[in-house]
Amino acid sequence: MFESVGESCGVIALRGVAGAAGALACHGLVALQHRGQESAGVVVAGAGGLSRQCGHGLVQQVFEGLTPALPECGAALGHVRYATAGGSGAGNVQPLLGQTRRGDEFALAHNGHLLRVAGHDGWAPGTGAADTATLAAAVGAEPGGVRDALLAVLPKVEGAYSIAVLDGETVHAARDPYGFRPLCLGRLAGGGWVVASESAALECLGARYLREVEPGELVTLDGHGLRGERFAAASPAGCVFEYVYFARADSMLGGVRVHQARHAMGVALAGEAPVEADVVVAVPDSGRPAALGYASASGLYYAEALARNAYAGRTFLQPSTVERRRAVRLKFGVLPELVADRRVVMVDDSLVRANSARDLVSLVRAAGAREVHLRIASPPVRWPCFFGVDLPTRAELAAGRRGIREVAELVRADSLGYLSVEAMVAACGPAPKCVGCFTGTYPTG
Ligand SMILES: O=P(O)(O)OC[C@H]1O[C@H](OP(=O)(O)OP(=O)(O)O)[C@H](O)[C@@H]1O
Ligand SMILES: NC(=O)CC[C@H](N)C(=O)O
Ligand code: SF4
Ligand SMILES: [Mg+2]
Repeated sequence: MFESVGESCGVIALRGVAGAAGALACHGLVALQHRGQESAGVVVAGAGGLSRQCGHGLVQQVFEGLTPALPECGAALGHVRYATAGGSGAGNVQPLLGQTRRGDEFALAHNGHLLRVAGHDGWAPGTGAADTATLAAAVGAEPGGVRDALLAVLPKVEGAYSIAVLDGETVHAARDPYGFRPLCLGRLAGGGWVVASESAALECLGARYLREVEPGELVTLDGHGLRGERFAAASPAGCVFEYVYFARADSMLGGVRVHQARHAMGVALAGEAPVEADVVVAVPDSGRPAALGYASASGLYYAEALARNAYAGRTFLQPSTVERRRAVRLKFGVLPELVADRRVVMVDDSLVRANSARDLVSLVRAAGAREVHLRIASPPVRWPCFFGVDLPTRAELAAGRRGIREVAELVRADSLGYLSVEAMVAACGPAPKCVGCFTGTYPTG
């Protein structure tokens, strides 16, 4: 019934934990569940080597009581997946296990999307094979230890990757030279280390945020502490869509609180796309901070007129008629008394296939709204993504080949306004960003 949203996977790794690293990894994965809802896995490292438990579904379905059936260990690696390559088959569920030629075991968890691993022909886009498996095979083909293997292989990898690797009780973490996907480091209260896709997972574990893994950096966490080394020059271009939609509002990205960036996008949107109206209505969840920003800057009354079912997950809805209508009713309810006979500005963070907007405009209209003006706190998505976000082909994107007026007609809004690329980028802080899906110009050239 649902078509999954194109999330970006989540990774977590811990070391130096007093015995319950697997359970902590499970808790961290729940905090990252919004990044992948297809499968979940945890690997722990103990005296007997690496042990893995994984399966399809949400973290709480795969790990009953959030307690993995794995040995008590001091180091663990976890992953929640949304497939961008190779489908969702059991063989592609992460973390993946491997060993180098001399027999050093490792487990690897990846967020991103690889285009090529030079010298390794096992995977090519469109073949149905998973990109991460090729990376694991390339590391496994190296003769020495895992750190040396990563230093040898990563410079040959093209594409987006934030990875965490368990190598016995040692944890390695690395980001591609553009830093498309996030990855940060923290210190556990008891003295251990944690690596996570987002800082919200550190907060959940009571860990102190230290810093991000730098683009082009390999970090090693072992008995000697933390060591960072560069395997490639950095050309920072973090994904702006992380700020717009993917990341949790309470995470820090590039020194900026995601909620604050979304709020600033809403403030700027009110300036760039004002409208005569009576009430601002947010599309929950991710549209809320921008709607609050729009309301505060416009002086319009803010109303939580759309209630979102917390159990419905993060999903784009199928474009097929009957099921889509049923699905949107499952996910959203409307409070008619807040919109009846009013001119409504409905604010969402993004519009991709326009499935949500199409249904929500008619839902709010059916509840008695006099006018429904749609405001999107990011620019039109016109181009696909090659770096780990499942943004479809131009033909599937509502704004792929349509002008703004045509998109407004498609969703039957009285008016439609988007945020400019410049204002979106300005809201996300000073670090350079990838804006490829909005402009068609990608940082990789
Ligand atoms: O134009 P569309 O193809 O409908 O996609 C855009 C919508 O999808 C996302 O919401 P989602 O329900 O995935 O997550 P959320 O609950 O975090 O907002 C996003 O926040 C928009 O609401
Ligand atoms: N969303 C992701 O980060 C996916 C990671 C990897 N490309 C996979 O398909 O498994
Ligand atoms: S193309 Fe878009 S979604 Fe992909 S990395 Fe760049 S900004 Fe993010
Ligand atoms: Mg949404």
